[in-house]
Parts: sequence; C-alpha cells; structure tokens
Amino acid sequence: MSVILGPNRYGKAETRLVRVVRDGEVHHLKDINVSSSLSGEMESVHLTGSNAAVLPTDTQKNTAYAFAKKYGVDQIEDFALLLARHFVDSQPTIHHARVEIEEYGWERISGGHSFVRSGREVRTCVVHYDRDGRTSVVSGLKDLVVLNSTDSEFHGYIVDEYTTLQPTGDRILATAVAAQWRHASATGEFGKSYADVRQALLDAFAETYSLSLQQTLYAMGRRVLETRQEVCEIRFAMPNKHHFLVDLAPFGLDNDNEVFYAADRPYGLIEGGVLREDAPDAAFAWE
Ligand SMILES: O=c1[nH]c(=O)c2[nH]c(=O)[nH]c2[nH]1
Repeated sequence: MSVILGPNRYGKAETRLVRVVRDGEVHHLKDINVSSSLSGEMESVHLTGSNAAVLPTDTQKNTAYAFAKKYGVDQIEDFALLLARHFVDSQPTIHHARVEIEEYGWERISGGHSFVRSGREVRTCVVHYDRDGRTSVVSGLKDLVVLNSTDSEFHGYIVDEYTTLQPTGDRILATAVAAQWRHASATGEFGKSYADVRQALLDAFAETYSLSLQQTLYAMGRRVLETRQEVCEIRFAMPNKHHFLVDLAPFGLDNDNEVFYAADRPYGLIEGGVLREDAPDAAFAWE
C-alpha cells in the first residue's frame, strides 16, 4: 500500500485575549478570540516525528499576547495581518499562515473602567499570508439579528404532494445575518469599512420589500458592493427565523398578524454570495 500525506495545517485555536489600554482614569477594552493556523514543511513532523520545523502552537498563542502588548490591538484585520506576516517571515519552514479573529464588543457603563458586554453582533476576520507575499483579507460579522414585521411575502413556490405551506402576503421576516466579505486588497481603513458595510446591510434589509429571504440576501450583498469599492465579494449564511401565526380562534380571538410563535428549529438556511463580475481571483481567501 502506498500512501502520502495530504493537506495539513496546525495552530492554536481560540486564544482569548483582552487588551486594556489605560488612558489615565479612562480605560479602553479590546476583547478578541485569535486562531492561528500554519502550514509549510510539515512532512517530517507527520512522517518521522521530528519537530524541527514546528513552531509550537504554544508559541503562536504567546506571540498573540506579546504582540497585543507591543503593538496594541486596533482593527482586528491589522492585528491578524501582523501575526500572519510575522509567522511566515520569521520562520523559513512556515510557508502560509491563516489568522482568524473574532471581536466581542463592550460598551461603557459609566466612569472610566466599567463595561457591559454589548448585545451587538460579533465582528470577524480571516487573513491569509504566504511566503510569496500573497495576502487576503476577509472581514465579516455574525449574529446580526434583524426583523421586519411586515413587507415580506412568500408565495408562488413549487407545490407537490408534500407541500402544506400556505402562501402568505404578509409575514415576519427575521434572520441572524452571518456575512463575510472579501477585500480586493490587503490595505484599507478596516474600521470605517466595517461600519459602512454593517450599515449597508441594515439599510438594505430594512428597505427591501421581500418576496423571499433569497431576494433580500441578494439585495443586501448588492448594496454592500455599491457602497464600498474595496469589497469585491460577499457571502452570506442566513437562517430564516420562522414566526408562525398562532391560531387564537379556539379562544374566540382573531389574529391579524399580531401574535406569533417564534420557532427556533428547524429553520430554513439561505446561503449565497454576491460578487463583482471582475472580482480578482479569490485564491485561498475562503479557506
Ligand atoms: O424566504 C423564504 N425562502 C424559502 O426558500 C422558503 N421556503 C419556505 O418554506 N419558506 C421560505 N421563505
């Protein structure tokens, strides 16, 4: 039997890191979750047990903490690029780095040092860097929960012998948006870009009269590409958070789209992407 080593990568997943910046009495918080994943000359470690080419995952974790102290953490994309470039540029055996970061928001309560975890979405990024200098940056968000209490219909679908769904001309449309968008280049004002993409997503969700969540997804992606030139592709995963009208007739009550049962499962899962026709090749950006 002849076998060979397949694709592989290794790293430290979910290094939780909180950076406090003390500006006198006023403190600033960055709360992130860093996952690094390296690949390169890893035949020996798998085939012979030699660890000579391996930068330990423990070191990868330590580097994240040390860099947070030395360089601070501002935009997660910039911090991810810093780490990815460091791993590849400092170690000849490491040819490719993937760094993924999630950021959790905190809001100031009062005074300078008290915070409440924000109920907002989680901001994300995935950065790749290889020894040829090829770089990709994908920004994103997840758990952006949105709801339209009207302006949503769903009808005209295939009806077969198993279809029981009734067509509706007025329903609740709700989802938890998970979106990732690819930057055409690795340089940018990531903070401003993020704020504008988020706003474009919300505006398009609110302003689109929806005949399906698929149609809303496309409108949201299109709006982002119209709003931010540096974004060349966006991908979504959006659960259809079904709201079913409760039958109140047994209680002698009508229900004119007022009382709903908010089901948590099963849910429709609508996934799709929108991209510029001339978007540069994605290479490893989505890996
Ligand atoms: O927006 C929707 N898209 C679907 O594909 C679908 N399927 C379904 O049962 N309800 C919905 N709603």
